[in-house]
Amino acid sequence: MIPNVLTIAGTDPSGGAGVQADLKTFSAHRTYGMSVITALVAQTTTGVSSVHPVPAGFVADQLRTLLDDVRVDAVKIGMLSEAEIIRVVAAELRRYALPNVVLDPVMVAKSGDRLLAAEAVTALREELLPHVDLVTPNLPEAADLLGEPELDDTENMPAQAARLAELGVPRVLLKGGHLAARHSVDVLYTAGKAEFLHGRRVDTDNDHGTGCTLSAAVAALRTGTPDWSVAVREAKDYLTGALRAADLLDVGHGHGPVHHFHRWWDGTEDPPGLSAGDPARHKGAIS
Ligand SMILES: Nc1ncnc2c1ncn2[C@@H]1O[C@H](COP(=O)(O)OP(=O)(O)OP(=O)(O)O)[C@@H](O)[C@H]1O
Ligand SMILES: Cc1ncc(CO)c(N)n1
Repeated sequence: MIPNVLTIAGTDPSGGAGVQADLKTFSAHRTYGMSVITALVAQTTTGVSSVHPVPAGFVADQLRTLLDDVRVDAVKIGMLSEAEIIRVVAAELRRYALPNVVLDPVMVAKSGDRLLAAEAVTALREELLPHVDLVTPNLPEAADLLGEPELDDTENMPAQAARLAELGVPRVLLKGGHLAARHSVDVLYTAGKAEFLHGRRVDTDNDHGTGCTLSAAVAALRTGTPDWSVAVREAKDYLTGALRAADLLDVGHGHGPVHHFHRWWDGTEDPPGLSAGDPARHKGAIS
Protein backbone atom coordinates (compact mmCIF):
# COMPACT_ATOMS: atom_id res chain seq x y z
CA MET A 1 0.00 0.00 0.00
CA ILE A 2 1.33 3.44 -0.86
CA PRO A 3 1.76 5.56 2.30
CA ASN A 4 -0.27 8.78 2.70
CA VAL A 5 1.77 11.72 3.97
CA LEU A 6 0.35 15.10 5.00
CA THR A 7 2.01 18.50 5.14
CA ILE A 8 0.53 21.31 7.23
CA ALA A 9 2.35 24.43 6.04
CA GLY A 10 2.41 27.72 4.14
CA THR A 11 2.85 28.28 0.41
CA ASP A 12 5.70 29.33 -1.85
CA PRO A 13 4.66 30.40 -5.37
CA SER A 14 8.25 29.86 -6.56
CA GLY A 15 7.89 26.19 -5.58
CA GLY A 16 11.11 25.76 -3.61
CA ALA A 17 9.82 25.89 -0.02
CA GLY A 18 6.64 25.30 1.98
CA VAL A 19 3.78 23.12 0.77
CA GLN A 20 5.08 22.99 -2.80
CA ALA A 21 8.50 21.66 -1.72
CA ASP A 22 6.87 19.20 0.68
CA LEU A 23 4.57 17.69 -1.98
CA LYS A 24 7.47 17.31 -4.43
CA THR A 25 9.53 15.63 -1.69
CA PHE A 26 6.69 13.24 -0.79
CA SER A 27 6.30 12.27 -4.47
CA ALA A 28 10.06 11.84 -4.86
CA HIS A 29 9.83 9.23 -2.09
CA ARG A 30 6.92 7.37 -3.70
CA THR A 31 4.42 8.42 -1.08
CA TYR A 32 1.02 10.02 -1.70
CA GLY A 33 1.20 13.71 -0.73
CA MET A 34 -1.59 15.78 0.84
CA SER A 35 -1.64 19.36 2.15
CA VAL A 36 -3.44 21.57 4.62
CA ILE A 37 -2.52 25.22 4.05
CA THR A 38 -1.92 27.55 7.01
CA ALA A 39 -0.85 30.72 5.20
CA LEU A 40 -0.63 32.14 1.69
CA VAL A 41 2.79 33.68 1.28
CA ALA A 42 3.76 36.10 -1.50
CA GLN A 43 7.40 35.06 -1.79
CA THR A 44 9.98 34.03 -4.32
CA THR A 45 13.71 33.27 -4.45
CA THR A 46 14.52 36.85 -3.42
CA GLY A 47 12.32 37.12 -0.33
CA VAL A 48 8.85 37.49 1.15
CA SER A 49 6.64 40.44 0.23
CA SER A 50 3.58 39.59 2.34
CA VAL A 51 1.83 36.87 4.34
CA HIS A 52 -1.91 36.16 4.43
CA PRO A 53 -2.62 33.73 7.30
CA VAL A 54 -5.56 31.38 6.87
CA PRO A 55 -8.16 31.85 9.66
CA ALA A 56 -7.51 29.23 12.37
CA GLY A 57 -11.08 27.92 12.15
CA PHE A 58 -10.60 27.20 8.46
CA VAL A 59 -7.32 25.38 9.14
CA ALA A 60 -9.32 23.21 11.57
CA ASP A 61 -11.98 22.66 8.89
CA GLN A 62 -9.39 21.54 6.35
CA LEU A 63 -7.87 19.12 8.87
CA ARG A 64 -11.17 17.60 10.03
CA THR A 65 -12.56 17.27 6.50
CA LEU A 66 -9.43 15.43 5.40
CA LEU A 67 -8.87 13.32 8.50
CA ASP A 68 -12.48 12.12 8.70
CA ASP A 69 -11.89 10.53 5.29
CA VAL A 70 -8.25 9.66 4.75
CA ARG A 71 -5.75 7.50 6.69
CA VAL A 72 -2.56 9.46 7.34
CA ASP A 73 0.72 7.56 7.84
CA ALA A 74 3.01 10.51 8.60
CA VAL A 75 2.79 14.28 9.02
CA LYS A 76 5.18 17.13 8.40
CA ILE A 77 4.32 20.46 10.03
CA GLY A 78 5.99 23.63 8.71
CA MET A 79 5.00 27.30 8.81
CA LEU A 80 2.14 27.95 11.25
CA SER A 81 2.17 31.74 11.18
CA GLU A 82 0.09 32.47 14.32
CA ALA A 83 -0.57 31.18 17.85
CA GLU A 84 -4.23 30.38 17.10
CA ILE A 85 -3.21 28.14 14.18
CA ILE A 86 -0.68 26.38 16.42
CA ARG A 87 -3.45 25.64 18.95
CA VAL A 88 -5.81 24.28 16.32
CA VAL A 89 -3.13 22.03 14.81
CA ALA A 90 -2.12 20.73 18.27
CA ALA A 91 -5.76 19.95 19.13
CA GLU A 92 -6.44 18.07 15.86
CA LEU A 93 -3.15 16.14 16.07
CA ARG A 94 -4.31 14.79 19.41
CA ARG A 95 -7.94 14.26 18.47
CA TYR A 96 -6.95 12.06 15.50
CA ALA A 97 -3.87 10.55 17.22
CA LEU A 98 -1.78 11.17 14.11
CA PRO A 99 1.40 9.05 13.85
CA ASN A 100 4.97 9.99 12.86
CA VAL A 101 4.71 13.74 13.29
CA VAL A 102 7.73 15.84 12.27
CA LEU A 103 7.71 19.53 13.26
CA ASP A 104 9.91 22.00 11.38
CA PRO A 105 9.52 25.02 13.70
CA VAL A 106 9.61 27.59 10.87
CA MET A 107 10.13 31.11 12.24
CA VAL A 108 12.18 33.21 9.81
CA ALA A 109 12.82 32.71 6.06
CA LYS A 110 16.41 32.69 4.70
CA SER A 111 15.69 36.23 3.46
CA GLY A 112 15.20 37.32 7.10
CA ASP A 113 11.42 37.76 6.85
CA ARG A 114 9.32 36.48 9.80
CA LEU A 115 7.02 33.52 9.07
CA LEU A 116 5.86 33.08 12.68
CA ALA A 117 4.64 35.94 14.89
CA ALA A 118 7.26 36.55 17.62
CA GLU A 119 4.63 36.15 20.35
CA ALA A 120 3.65 32.70 18.97
CA VAL A 121 6.98 31.08 19.92
CA THR A 122 5.68 30.34 23.43
CA ALA A 123 2.61 28.54 22.01
CA LEU A 124 4.86 26.52 19.71
CA ARG A 125 7.12 25.52 22.61
CA GLU A 126 4.43 24.78 25.18
CA GLU A 127 1.41 23.66 23.19
CA LEU A 128 2.76 21.85 20.12
CA LEU A 129 6.31 20.66 20.80
CA PRO A 130 5.29 18.10 23.47
CA HIS A 131 2.89 16.44 20.98
CA VAL A 132 5.24 15.73 18.07
CA ASP A 133 7.70 12.86 17.50
CA LEU A 134 10.60 14.88 16.08
CA VAL A 135 11.45 18.58 15.94
CA THR A 136 13.95 19.93 13.37
CA PRO A 137 15.09 23.46 14.36
CA ASN A 138 17.93 25.35 12.70
CA LEU A 139 20.31 27.16 15.07
CA PRO A 140 18.36 30.48 15.26
CA GLU A 141 15.09 28.58 15.88
CA ALA A 142 16.71 26.46 18.61
CA ALA A 143 17.99 29.62 20.31
CA ASP A 144 14.53 31.22 20.12
CA LEU A 145 12.77 28.15 21.51
CA LEU A 146 15.17 28.02 24.46
CA GLY A 147 15.61 31.77 24.98
CA GLU A 148 19.38 31.34 24.58
CA PRO A 149 22.03 33.00 22.42
CA GLU A 150 22.52 31.39 18.99
CA LEU A 151 25.34 28.80 18.80
CA ASP A 152 28.20 29.51 16.43
CA ASP A 153 30.03 26.16 16.73
CA THR A 154 29.19 22.46 16.43
CA GLU A 155 30.75 21.52 19.79
CA ASN A 156 27.80 22.70 21.86
CA MET A 157 25.08 21.35 19.55
CA PRO A 158 24.52 18.01 21.42
CA ALA A 159 23.97 19.82 24.74
CA GLN A 160 21.57 22.29 23.13
CA ALA A 161 19.66 19.43 21.46
CA ALA A 162 19.38 17.79 24.90
CA ARG A 163 17.93 21.00 26.38
CA LEU A 164 15.35 21.07 23.58
CA ALA A 165 14.39 17.45 24.33
CA GLU A 166 13.78 18.52 27.93
CA LEU A 167 10.90 20.66 26.61
CA GLY A 168 9.03 17.37 26.12
CA VAL A 169 9.86 16.15 22.61
CA PRO A 170 11.40 12.67 22.22
CA ARG A 171 13.71 13.44 19.27
CA VAL A 172 15.54 16.56 18.13
CA LEU A 173 17.33 17.12 14.82
CA LEU A 174 19.37 20.29 15.37
CA LYS A 175 20.45 21.58 11.95
CA GLY A 176 23.78 23.32 11.52
CA GLY A 177 23.18 24.64 7.99
CA HIS A 178 23.65 28.21 9.20
CA LEU A 179 27.26 27.60 10.34
CA ALA A 180 29.91 28.71 7.85
CA ALA A 181 31.73 25.37 7.80
CA ARG A 182 33.17 23.07 5.14
CA HIS A 183 30.82 20.35 6.32
CA SER A 184 27.16 20.78 7.01
CA VAL A 185 26.74 19.21 10.43
CA ASP A 186 23.45 18.30 12.11
CA VAL A 187 22.87 16.56 15.46
CA LEU A 188 20.18 13.95 16.06
CA TYR A 189 19.38 13.60 19.76
CA THR A 190 17.23 10.71 21.02
CA ALA A 191 16.83 9.27 24.51
CA GLY A 192 20.02 10.70 25.99
CA LYS A 193 22.16 9.94 22.93
CA ALA A 194 23.44 12.42 20.34
CA GLU A 195 24.74 11.43 16.90
CA PHE A 196 26.47 13.79 14.49
CA LEU A 197 25.35 13.69 10.86
CA HIS A 198 27.98 14.99 8.48
CA GLY A 199 27.14 16.05 4.94
CA ARG A 200 29.58 17.57 2.49
CA ARG A 201 28.74 21.25 2.08
CA VAL A 202 27.47 21.99 -1.42
CA ASP A 203 28.55 25.25 -2.99
CA THR A 204 25.33 26.60 -4.50
CA ASP A 205 23.04 29.64 -4.22
CA ASN A 206 20.06 27.30 -4.64
CA ASP A 207 19.43 26.62 -0.96
CA HIS A 208 15.87 27.95 -0.58
CA GLY A 209 13.67 25.42 1.24
CA THR A 210 16.41 23.08 2.47
CA GLY A 211 14.76 22.80 5.90
CA CYS A 212 11.30 22.17 4.39
CA THR A 213 12.69 19.51 2.08
CA LEU A 214 14.62 17.76 4.85
CA SER A 215 11.69 17.53 7.28
CA ALA A 216 9.28 16.41 4.53
CA ALA A 217 11.76 13.71 3.47
CA VAL A 218 12.06 12.46 7.06
CA ALA A 219 8.25 12.15 7.34
CA ALA A 220 8.02 10.30 4.00
CA LEU A 221 10.96 8.00 4.73
CA ARG A 222 9.68 7.19 8.20
CA THR A 223 6.77 5.37 6.55
CA GLY A 224 9.30 2.87 5.15
CA THR A 225 11.38 2.25 8.27
CA PRO A 226 10.68 1.85 12.01
CA ASP A 227 14.01 3.56 12.76
CA TRP A 228 13.95 7.36 12.99
CA SER A 229 17.73 7.54 12.70
CA VAL A 230 17.64 5.67 9.36
CA ALA A 231 14.88 7.99 8.10
CA VAL A 232 16.86 11.08 9.13
CA ARG A 233 20.13 9.85 7.55
CA GLU A 234 18.41 8.91 4.30
CA ALA A 235 16.61 12.27 4.25
CA LYS A 236 19.88 14.15 4.68
CA ASP A 237 21.46 12.09 1.91
CA TYR A 238 18.49 12.90 -0.36
CA LEU A 239 18.79 16.63 0.46
CA THR A 240 22.53 16.66 -0.24
CA GLY A 241 21.80 15.09 -3.65
CA ALA A 242 19.07 17.68 -4.27
CA LEU A 243 21.52 20.50 -3.41
CA ARG A 244 24.23 19.00 -5.64
CA ALA A 245 21.86 18.91 -8.63
CA ALA A 246 20.25 22.26 -7.79
CA ASP A 247 22.25 24.32 -10.29
CA LEU A 248 20.53 22.42 -13.13
CA LEU A 249 17.47 24.52 -12.27
CA ASP A 250 17.19 28.12 -13.44
CA VAL A 251 14.52 29.57 -11.16
CA GLY A 252 14.62 33.23 -10.13
CA HIS A 253 17.41 35.63 -9.29
CA GLY A 254 18.02 34.89 -5.62
CA HIS A 255 18.17 31.72 -3.53
CA GLY A 256 16.74 29.18 -5.95
CA PRO A 257 15.17 25.80 -5.14
CA VAL A 258 16.90 22.45 -4.71
CA HIS A 259 16.30 19.70 -7.30
CA HIS A 260 13.67 17.48 -5.67
CA PHE A 261 13.71 14.90 -8.47
CA HIS A 262 17.48 14.59 -8.92
CA ARG A 263 17.36 10.81 -8.56
CA TRP A 264 14.70 10.42 -11.24
CA TRP A 265 15.64 12.96 -13.87
CA ASP A 266 19.35 12.23 -14.13
CA GLY A 267 18.93 8.57 -15.02
CA THR A 268 19.83 7.12 -11.63
CA GLU A 269 16.31 6.20 -10.58
CA ASP A 270 15.50 2.95 -8.83
CA PRO A 271 14.54 0.12 -11.16
CA PRO A 272 10.77 0.13 -11.85
CA GLY A 273 8.55 -2.44 -10.21
CA LEU A 274 9.44 -2.00 -6.52
CA SER A 275 6.21 -1.91 -4.58
CA ALA A 276 5.60 0.97 -2.18
CA GLY A 277 5.58 -1.34 0.86
CA ASP A 278 8.87 -2.94 -0.12
CA PRO A 279 11.68 -2.02 2.29
CA ALA A 280 13.99 -2.11 -0.73
CA ARG A 281 12.13 1.00 -1.91
CA HIS A 282 14.69 3.24 -0.23
CA LYS A 283 17.69 1.05 -0.87
CA GLY A 284 20.62 3.01 -2.14
CA ALA A 285 19.50 6.18 -0.40
CA ILE A 286 21.92 5.64 2.50
CA SER A 287 25.41 6.95 1.82
N1 LIG B 1 25.05 24.37 1.28
C1 LIG B 1 24.68 23.24 1.91
N2 LIG B 1 25.26 22.06 1.62
C2 LIG B 1 24.89 20.91 2.22
N3 LIG B 1 23.94 20.87 3.16
C3 LIG B 1 23.30 22.01 3.51
C4 LIG B 1 23.64 23.25 2.92
N4 LIG B 1 22.84 24.23 3.47
C5 LIG B 1 22.04 23.59 4.34
N5 LIG B 1 22.33 22.27 4.39
C6 LIG B 1 21.65 21.26 5.18
O1 LIG B 1 20.28 21.47 4.92
C7 LIG B 1 19.50 21.14 6.05
C8 LIG B 1 18.67 22.36 6.42
O2 LIG B 1 19.52 23.21 7.12
P1 LIG B 1 19.27 24.74 7.44
O3 LIG B 1 19.95 25.00 8.74
O4 LIG B 1 19.70 25.55 6.27
O5 LIG B 1 17.69 24.74 7.59
P2 LIG B 1 16.66 25.91 7.49
O6 LIG B 1 17.31 27.19 7.87
O7 LIG B 1 15.50 25.46 8.30
O8 LIG B 1 16.27 25.94 5.94
P3 LIG B 1 15.14 26.85 5.20
O9 LIG B 1 14.68 27.90 6.14
O10 LIG B 1 15.76 27.40 3.95
O11 LIG B 1 14.04 25.90 4.81
C9 LIG B 1 20.49 20.69 7.10
O12 LIG B 1 20.64 19.29 7.04
C10 LIG B 1 21.77 21.38 6.69
O13 LIG B 1 22.89 20.73 7.21
C1 LIG C 1 5.94 28.70 3.35
C2 LIG C 1 7.36 28.64 3.80
N1 LIG C 1 7.70 27.75 4.76
C3 LIG C 1 8.96 27.69 5.19
C4 LIG C 1 9.93 28.52 4.66
C5 LIG C 1 11.35 28.45 5.19
O1 LIG C 1 12.25 28.29 4.24
C6 LIG C 1 9.54 29.42 3.63
N2 LIG C 1 10.43 30.26 3.05
N3 LIG C 1 8.25 29.46 3.24
